[in-house]
Amino acid sequence: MVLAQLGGSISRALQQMSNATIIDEKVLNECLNEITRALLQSDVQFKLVRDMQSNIKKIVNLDDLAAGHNKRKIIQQAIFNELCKMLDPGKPSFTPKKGKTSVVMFVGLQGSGKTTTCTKYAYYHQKKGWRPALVCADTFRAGAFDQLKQNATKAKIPFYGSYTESDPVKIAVEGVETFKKENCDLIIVDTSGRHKQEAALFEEMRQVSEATKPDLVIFVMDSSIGQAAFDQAQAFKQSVSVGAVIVTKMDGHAKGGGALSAVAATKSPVIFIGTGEHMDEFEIFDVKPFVSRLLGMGDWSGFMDKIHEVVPMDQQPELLQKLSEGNFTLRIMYEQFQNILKMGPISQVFSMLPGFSAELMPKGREKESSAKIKRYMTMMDSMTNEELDSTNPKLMNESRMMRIARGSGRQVREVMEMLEEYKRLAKIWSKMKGLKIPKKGEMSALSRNMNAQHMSKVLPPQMLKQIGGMGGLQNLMKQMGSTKDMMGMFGGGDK
Ligand SMILES: Nc1nc2c(ncn2[C@@H]2O[C@H](COP(=O)(O)OP(=O)(O)OP(=O)(O)O)[C@@H](O)[C@H]2O)c(=O)[nH]1
Repeated sequence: MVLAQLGGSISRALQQMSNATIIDEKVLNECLNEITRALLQSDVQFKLVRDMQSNIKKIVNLDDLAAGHNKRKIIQQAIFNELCKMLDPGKPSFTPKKGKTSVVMFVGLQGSGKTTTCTKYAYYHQKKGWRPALVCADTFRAGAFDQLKQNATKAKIPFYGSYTESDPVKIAVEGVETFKKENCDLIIVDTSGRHKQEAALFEEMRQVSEATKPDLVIFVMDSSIGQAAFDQAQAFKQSVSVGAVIVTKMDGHAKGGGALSAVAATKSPVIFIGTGEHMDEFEIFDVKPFVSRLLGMGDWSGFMDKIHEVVPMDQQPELLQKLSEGNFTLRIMYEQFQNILKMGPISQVFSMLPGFSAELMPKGREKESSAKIKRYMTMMDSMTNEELDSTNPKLMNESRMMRIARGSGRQVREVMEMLEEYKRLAKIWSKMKGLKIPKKGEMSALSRNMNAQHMSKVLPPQMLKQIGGMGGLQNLMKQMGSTKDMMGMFGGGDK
């Protein structure tokens, strides 16, 4: 992910500046030049980068800073603010309201990921209790309707389209009317992809917009579009009133900087980013946490939200209690696996931690480990309650293993491998035995009872190495202020 590299380059430039004994004009210039280079390499438009550089210079007047001022902090803050300013047009986009009908039209270049993103957007809202519906007004690309239909069916979202009608305006209007009658509160209109050179297609897009009167037009942009982003985004904005941007394929090798340019061109905020081909690989976009992550400063609140999303706080002490008694059972392992899968891509969660980046967890390996977790869970589904709740390692004899293998359609070898994994985790968790457990609602007390020593025992060795050993861990814990959520994170998501 090249955007992570941009973050890395900026962080390094700031670090180098921090290492200098005195921060003078020369050191500041070197740092800014380094950041400028990184932004240009990431395809951010030249003019934006130049403006940012001169703004920072205006804010950070080294001569004016009285002695004793923390210049590094001021410079870092100025860079942070400027990057936020680039990504924040200053006014929020129209936000649909649950229960009240809104029409949202998606536009963008060919292949930018509109159809996929329409479904992700619908699915995201459906999970939150909305009644979304999809309308396929793409009569240009053969197969577009089938694609939308397939996606919508998978997500159980109602859809509208036609194999025979060639007028996108007619389909769009009919679709919107149909779903209005059905009381859908989020009607999403997918349009065909087009380029700024294709005047006729732009006119058609304008007509669809005029006929359906969308409350919000979302410009979908592939993050690999590069320097062309500004001009293309501007062309769309001139034809229809683009109100928000979604940047797709942020998981790929794209440079991602075009997103900054698209915001500038459309004067509209990025509201979501696409991070994969799957339906749930879709993240809400917030400027400050994003820039924070980019600069390696972490997104503490996002991380906490993610943890709280999957592990209700009041369940945590209960589990800790069991663990402190040394009762790590297969059922606990099963529940942990469920939480890991619910948490979504580990690399995503990882990049929210201060000092971490998504680069640490290659995507390929992540998919592999989810598949493994799912395989283990299938085998555990064939276990009896006695087996799941036992703490006696001798219980799992050969005949039980053979039965589980048969029941789950796996090999005995795989059952043995899963039990080995269980033993490994049980051993790790046995080190937590005797840990003083806070009462319900007193989670903060846990951080006082935990120290880096405890943590280092729980972390997988490879991860401990990545953090920078005991020293790195102590620093990280200091930055995080509390360890309770880290336990959940590294121990498997549920403590
Ligand atoms: N890796 C990755 N692939 C994505 C993402 N979003 C979309 N894609 C893929 O991009 C390709 C194009 O997506 P579509 O949704 O068909 O694009 P479209 O803009 O509707 O295409 P047109 O209708 O031809 O304009 C598909 O293979 C998608 O799976 C993303 O966030 N990450």
